[in-house]
Amino acid sequence: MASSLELQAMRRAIALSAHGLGSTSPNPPVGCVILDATGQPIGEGYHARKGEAHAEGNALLAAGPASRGGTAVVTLEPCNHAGHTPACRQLLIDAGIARVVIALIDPTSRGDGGVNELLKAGVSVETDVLSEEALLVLGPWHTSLALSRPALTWLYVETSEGQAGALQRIPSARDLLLIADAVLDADGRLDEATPRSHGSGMIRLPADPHQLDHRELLETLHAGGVRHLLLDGGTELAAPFLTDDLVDHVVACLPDRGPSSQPRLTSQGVMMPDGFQLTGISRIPRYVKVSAIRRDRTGQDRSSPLS
Ligand SMILES: Nc1nc(O)c(N)c(N[C@@H]2O[C@H](COP(=O)(O)O)[C@@H](O)[C@H]2O)n1
Repeated sequence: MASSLELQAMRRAIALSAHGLGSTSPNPPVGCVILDATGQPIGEGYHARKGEAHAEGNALLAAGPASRGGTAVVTLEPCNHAGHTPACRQLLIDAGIARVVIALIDPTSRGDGGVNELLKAGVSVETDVLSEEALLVLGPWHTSLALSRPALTWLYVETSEGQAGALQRIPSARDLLLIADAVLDADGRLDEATPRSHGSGMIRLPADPHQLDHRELLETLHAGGVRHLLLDGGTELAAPFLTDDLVDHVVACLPDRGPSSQPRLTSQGVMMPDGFQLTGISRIPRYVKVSAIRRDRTGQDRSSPLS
């Protein structure tokens, strides 16, 4: 059973992994903490971008030789393939790590996953440690793999005319750009959510998204490495995606109209489409921000990290 120091380290690894949101795709955002043989944290790291070191490599680099006999606490199963970087399980074995604590098994493990190789090398392994909490960050990547399309967040602001894109109207709504890979607005503009965050060539966006229907667009984006798409616009933008049950999260910004006012009714109902459950509510200047998740997707993707 994971010790209390290991659980603390896992929660820190989960938090660190969120530094990779919006830049690691098509790779997952992963965090890792190395504990020495006495259980003290001596190194930590996260995966920042495809083509760069994985979380385990970064954490081992920071920990140095004191990692011998220690524990690696990592949010995703160490990889078992040498790709852009050496196999993480081998880095851990070579560093003399005695125990590996893992939140989630990698659904893309090639052949035998890293766990089997670690066990064969005599490393003690524990899996499924705080896996639900790890999905706070890995959720959209996980959903995208399971559904072969980007996870989809629909962001809107309620206006006197109905619903509209929020990014141009509400400065703090722009925080959502930090966790998405790409953003589509009501005029059909499709951009990398944070320009150049993924590194050159790591995600590819279609030059003319107008030519594609909504399903083709999602397929093309997924093939191009996009794992989380933000839709910024009113019901007209979201309608085809909602009709085909392709929206995973909704973030609605409701203006303060004073303590007594008439609700705005839209084709989607009063606020959230059917089938969504609230996951977070926060106050931002002049608005309340309401986050919701598609109910049957809670197993894979519990909520958006900024909900
Ligand atoms: N355990 C682990 N830590 C990380 O930091 C990671 N980025 C991954 N990713 C896994 O490896 C695949 C990407 O490999 P390359 O970087 O392209 O060589 C990715 O699909 C995950 O399976 N795992």
